[in-house]
Amino acid sequence: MADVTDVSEKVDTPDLHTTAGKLADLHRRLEAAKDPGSERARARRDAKGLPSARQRMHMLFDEGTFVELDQLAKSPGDDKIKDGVVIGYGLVNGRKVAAFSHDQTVGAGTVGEMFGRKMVKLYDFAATAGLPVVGINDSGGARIQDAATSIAWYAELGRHQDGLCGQVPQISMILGTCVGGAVYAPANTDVLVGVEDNTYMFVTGPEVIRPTTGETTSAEDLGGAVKQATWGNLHHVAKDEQAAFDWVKRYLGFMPDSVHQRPPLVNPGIEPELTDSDLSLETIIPDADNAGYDIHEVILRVFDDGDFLEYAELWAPNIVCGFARSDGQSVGVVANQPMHMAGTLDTQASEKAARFVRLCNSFNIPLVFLVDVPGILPGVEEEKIGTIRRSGKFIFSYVEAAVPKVTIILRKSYGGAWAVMGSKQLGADFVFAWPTARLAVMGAEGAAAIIKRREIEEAGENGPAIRQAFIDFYNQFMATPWLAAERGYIDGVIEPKDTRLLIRKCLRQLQDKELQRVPRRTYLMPM
Ligand SMILES: CCC(=O)SCCNC(=O)CCNC(=O)[C@H](O)C(C)(C)COP(=O)(O)OP(=O)(O)OC[C@H]1O[C@@H](n2cnc3c(N)ncnc32)[C@H](O)[C@@H]1OP(=O)(O)O
Repeated sequence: MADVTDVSEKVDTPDLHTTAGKLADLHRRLEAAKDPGSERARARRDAKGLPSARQRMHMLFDEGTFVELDQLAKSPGDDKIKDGVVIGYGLVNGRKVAAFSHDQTVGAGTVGEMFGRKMVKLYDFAATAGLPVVGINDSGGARIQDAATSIAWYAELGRHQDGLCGQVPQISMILGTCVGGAVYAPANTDVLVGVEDNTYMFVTGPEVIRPTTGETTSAEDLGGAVKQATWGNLHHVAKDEQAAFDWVKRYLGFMPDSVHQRPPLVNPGIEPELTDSDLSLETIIPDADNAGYDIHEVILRVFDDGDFLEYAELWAPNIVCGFARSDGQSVGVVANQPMHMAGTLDTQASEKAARFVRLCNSFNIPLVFLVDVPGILPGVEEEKIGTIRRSGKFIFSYVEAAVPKVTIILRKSYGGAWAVMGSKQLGADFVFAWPTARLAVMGAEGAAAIIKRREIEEAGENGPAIRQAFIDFYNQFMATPWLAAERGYIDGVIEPKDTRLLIRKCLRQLQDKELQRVPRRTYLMPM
């Protein structure tokens, strides 16, 4: 029986002298292009219950809005209409978006010439029209048979993708096993989303690693979704594909179409007066300094509607980053999490926050910092992994950010961590503290161990009492918000219940903020 995907097949060729025949010919070609992978590959995909590349596009776009481009693309010398990618545009929650979707059933979604040409067309269209790009990645990377062609097109893609970076939002969904170029390319986008049971990403897979380095590993251990999210390479892990698409749609809701636009305003003006939820902030900080509380409980109360989209929740959970709204406007939230490592800043947390700050700055999203940080994590391991250089990115990113910046200090704000967590002196526009704030070089116990050590040692059995007296004095008179407020290092001390409405007022005041910077060729960020 003739293969219906083979357009070179002459059997049943319609009469091309008639309009009806030409229409029939079009239908036949479109039908052949619909799901053009090999029968074996399609059967494997269906057995796994996975959608096709085009079905995934329909999961992304509002019903009836997807317009496919280059549906009839065909590699030179190939007998069938096919390539490893579907491209097009449509609406997502009524807003224009461009997208591509790798077709795993065509040579494992690898990059050949037409794949490359289609992707360049999509990237250039998105850059010209100013549209976000959603990439649905499911690809084995470079197509081995296409040798130089594949690598040349990968390089070409990298160059064209650069035109989108920091211009339009770029979101990568990793919905399958992605290898080589198929992970390098998404890694250069703004945010990566995977699914629990079908996301694997690595530069080289287990089959290449074994003969090369002698190491035996599994796809799961090497690059499963949760692992990659913990290492900071994926920014959200959804339970399944539908949930992943839902997350992407929410994410797009916080983003502008491009740097030339503002993110959409959503329900501005809600709850303009104090609410019970605001009042409950008055009791949220525990009396004991070392007691933890969940920073999400604060985040949910100081922004609109409790609507918070967390970014990279599995990576460095000692710092919480994500998107919320204040009076309908998108804001980027960076907050220490006392429930993990007491909210201490380590290398990973600094890198996470730096990346998030730059993401917000790129798309004109104001930053709100919520601070409760006991300091920077000390340790041999931290020094070994290059914390000096890697953590430096956070400071640079914060200073570089030209968006409105507001900081609320809830409790601890110690040492270098005080400086980097949105201090006024680093460039915050407004910094307010709660009366529970402790601003100092370090916590009372650490200070006692350093500046009272000799005195405590010499006091013999009176040592512990001297130590405790110092700690009480320090906590009562030094580690407070008052000195910083008296000297203007912060802008004021507020009642916690006023925080939500104050953040709104601050951001309203800053809405036309313009920062003139000296132009430079590149920002020499410590990498
Ligand atoms: C920029 C530089 C780079 O990108 S270098 C990266 C080069 N790529 C790789 O090393 C990936 C090698 N492939 C793999 O690891 C696996 O095939 C992956 C992609 C994980 C898919 O695994 P699995 O779902 O089990 O399918 P499979 O191995 O049976 O492959 C399905 C069909 O696709 C083919 N395929 C796979 N990878 C490539 C490739 N890179 N180039 C060309 N063809 C590829 C397989 O040969 C297989 O074909 P067939 O169905 O047997 O005809």
